[in-house]
Amino acid sequence: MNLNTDFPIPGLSVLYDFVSPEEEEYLVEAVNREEWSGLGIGPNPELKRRTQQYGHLFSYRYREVLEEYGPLPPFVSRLVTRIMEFGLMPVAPNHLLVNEYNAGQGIMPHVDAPALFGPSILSLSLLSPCVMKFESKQDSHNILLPRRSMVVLQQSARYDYKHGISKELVDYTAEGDPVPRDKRISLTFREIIAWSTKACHLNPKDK
Ligand SMILES: O=C(O)CCC(=O)C(=O)O
Ligand SMILES: [Fe+2]
Repeated sequence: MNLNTDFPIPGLSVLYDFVSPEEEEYLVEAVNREEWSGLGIGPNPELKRRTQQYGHLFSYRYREVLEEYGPLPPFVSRLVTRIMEFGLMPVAPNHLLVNEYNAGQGIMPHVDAPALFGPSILSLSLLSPCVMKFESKQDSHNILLPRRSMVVLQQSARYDYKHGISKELVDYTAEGDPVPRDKRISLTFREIIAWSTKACHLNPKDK
């Protein structure tokens, strides 16, 4: 594993080879064994990728915690241990979101609801690399997330920059090299910090 924090965005880290090829295969197989619930999908067509969520059910549309589902599934236990060993989150994640993107699908630029999720957002890329775009009022940066890497968003990367993935079939590195997209599955680990649904009634314009 190899940690890179050398980005022009404070609080952004990428851990390369966070999982081995064997662990990737195991995780993809485990995810595909589950029902793809589609829960939490909002009205925007950009969000119509396949999703699963574990730990808690929340609604993107109203940004409410709707229900507690219990602990995260056993297939991510080793990952959670590793996350805590590396000190990537202040407390263990209690929410896991699995997103599946076909090549050409993406996610609109957004900040994960600050009132709903804690200070560290982690996302593991499986099966395909992608470029994640970070945009603030001042600047924007394209960051390559290789297959099997874990991206960690904290501080400015978490709160001051929107992150998104554009709908491309091919991404380009900063050097201009093409990086074709394949089907990508991401595992996003977060801590839900809001227990009152009232606390999550935010201005819909801020996502
Ligand atoms: O797919 C990813 O890596 C990012 C997903 C994401 O930003 C989100 O679901 O909030
Ligand atoms: Fe996000």
